[in-house]
Amino acid sequence: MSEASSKAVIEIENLDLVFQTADTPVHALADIDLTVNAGDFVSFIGPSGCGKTTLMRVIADLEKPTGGHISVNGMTPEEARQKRAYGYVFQAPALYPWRTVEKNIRLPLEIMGLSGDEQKARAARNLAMVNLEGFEKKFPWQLSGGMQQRVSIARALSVEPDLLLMDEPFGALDEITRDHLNEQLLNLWDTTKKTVIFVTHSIPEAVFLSSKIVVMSPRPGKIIDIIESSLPRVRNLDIRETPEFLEISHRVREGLRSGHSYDD
Ligand SMILES: Nc1ncnc2c1ncn2[C@@H]1O[C@H](COP(=O)(O)OP(=O)(O)OP(=O)(O)O)[C@@H](O)[C@H]1O
Repeated sequence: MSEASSKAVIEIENLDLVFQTADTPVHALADIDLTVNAGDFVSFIGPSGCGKTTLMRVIADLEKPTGGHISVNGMTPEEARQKRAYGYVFQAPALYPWRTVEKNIRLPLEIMGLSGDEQKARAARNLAMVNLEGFEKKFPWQLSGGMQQRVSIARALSVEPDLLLMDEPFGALDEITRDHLNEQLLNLWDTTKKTVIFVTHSIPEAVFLSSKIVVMSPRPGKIIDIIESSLPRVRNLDIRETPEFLEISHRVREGLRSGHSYDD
């Protein structure tokens, strides 16, 4: 195996997905080719309905493709799911209101059958990762939306996956909170060296966070551009004022414009 292929975490070739609905079939993904390497931060960006979530769900084995090939860590998505190869962060925090922050994080670890001590240690370690030390005994409803989303990131991290799948995790938050969480997430990515796949509608968010930006267009959902970012891995928000940042943003916008139809 070559060095390049040994570093590939996700390999997708010629992938297709058609949803059979009561009336007409929906061609959600067409001819998708994509390689994600270990340590990449990959964003999927595109208008509503272009298949971002569906593609992420295929990687997570929550949807089955109708054609083509996909491997996750060299396995089928189903095997990867069974081996807990990834953590998944949803659009809404999806925390149980009757469980404390710590108990929410421990839930997947209980299911995995880890000892109580190990569960406690992992909860503490991952809460520290998202700067929420000391919040173990709070209930979700006592926290702000941004803090709740950080708890759900800590929960996804606690199963210690190398791959983190994040479906528009900060979409519902105000801009300042979102900026702050973007910086924290980038720090976390840099220190843990995880591979991240991130769905967003926001051009600045995609450009700020990513090492690779996948621009998609709808009907059928396909990839129209893949941009390898030239920005340094360690960045802070000031980078958004630089010519390099604006140049990449411009290319993303051009891609989105070329794939956009104003008929809807
Ligand atoms: N279970 C399903 N059954 C039928 N059609 C579906 C199903 N899930 C998604 N679709 C359709 O597939 C297409 C892609 O949807 P998807 O949710 O992946 O898009 P998206 O880019 O993530 O959109 P958004 O940004 O609005 O979340 C859309 O036309 C959607 O209506």
